Amino acid sequence: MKERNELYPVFLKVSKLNILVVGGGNVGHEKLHFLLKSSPNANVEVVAKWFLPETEELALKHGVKLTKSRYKRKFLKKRHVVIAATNDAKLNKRVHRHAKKRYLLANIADTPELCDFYMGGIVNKGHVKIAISTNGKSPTTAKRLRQFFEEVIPENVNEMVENLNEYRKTIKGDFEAKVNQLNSLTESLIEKKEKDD
Ligand SMILES: C[C@@]1(CC(=O)O)C2=NC(=C\c3[nH]c(c(CCC(=O)O)c3CC(=O)O)Cc3[nH]c(c(CC(=O)O)c3CCC(=O)O)/C=C3\N/C(=C\2)[C@@H](CCC(=O)O)[C@]3(C)CC(=O)O)/[C@H]1CCC(=O)O
Ligand SMILES: NC(=O)c1ccc[n+]([C@@H]2O[C@H](COP(=O)([O-])OP(=O)(O)OC[C@H]3O[C@@H](n4cnc5c(N)ncnc54)[C@H](O)[C@@H]3O)[C@@H](O)[C@H]2O)c1
Repeated sequence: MKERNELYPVFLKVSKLNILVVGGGNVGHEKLHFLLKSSPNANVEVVAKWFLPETEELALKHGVKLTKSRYKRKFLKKRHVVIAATNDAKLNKRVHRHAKKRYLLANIADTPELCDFYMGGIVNKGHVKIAISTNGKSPTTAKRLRQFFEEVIPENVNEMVENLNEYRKTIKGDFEAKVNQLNSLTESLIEKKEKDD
């Protein structure tokens, strides 16, 4: 059988999780930038020997703590997630090893085989969020798809979500009746329905 993407996407409430990023150079900055673009209130700290000026600026804007230090194992204390993005491959592996001992979720940037999860391309329109992964095969494709969907998904998709949210609060009856009403109201949005799911 052809290989397929078996990753399971979840939408993390990163303002409730403690995230550590190790490394504040180009890659560390990019990971932090996309994390905060999607989740401006993410609870994140970055530890690195030095930081790019743009990382300092971004951190200030989002209240992200920057700790200028060499990585030490103790930085993993009380974290849920760690993202390692230093230019020292051995160190990135060490961070991974330490994370595994503590059962932390780890993303070793640019090193798919050491990742428990991948960062994805993310499209955001109000309440609607779409995450894209190419199974780690082509981040460039994930980026281009993100840009494509940002273009084609109408801005007013959020209005629909908000209107339906208001409407669903007003529906009386049991769960089945609710589902039926919401489904019939939105049926016209898809031209062809192969089967209900
Ligand atoms: C989506 C995005 C999210 C983010 O970063 O938050 C993301 N990479 C992005 C961009 C990007 N990264 C790279 C390029 C250069 C061109 C290229 O290689 O294609 C570009 C494009 C560019 O910058 O234009 C370099 C690169 N990245 C990885 C490797 C290693 C390898 O492939 O082996 C190398 C080669 C390093 C080297 O050459 O040494 C690995 C990973 N990068 C992932 C995510 C995960 C898989 C996601 C998926 O399943 O698709 C994964 C597996 C792990 C991870 O890092 O989480 C973000 C786009 C955000 C956006 O724009 O929306
Ligand atoms: N820059 C890119 O776009 C790019 C593209 C592909 C692959 N890579 C690879 O990704 C890795 C990271 O690249 P980069 O451009 O972000 O590197 P970089 O040199 O810009 O940044 C490295 C960061 O790691 C930190 N660091 C190094 N040793 C540390 C330690 N002991 N404790 C704490 N922090 C430490 C530095 O302080 C710095 O913040 C490299 O291995 C590089 O080859 C980079």
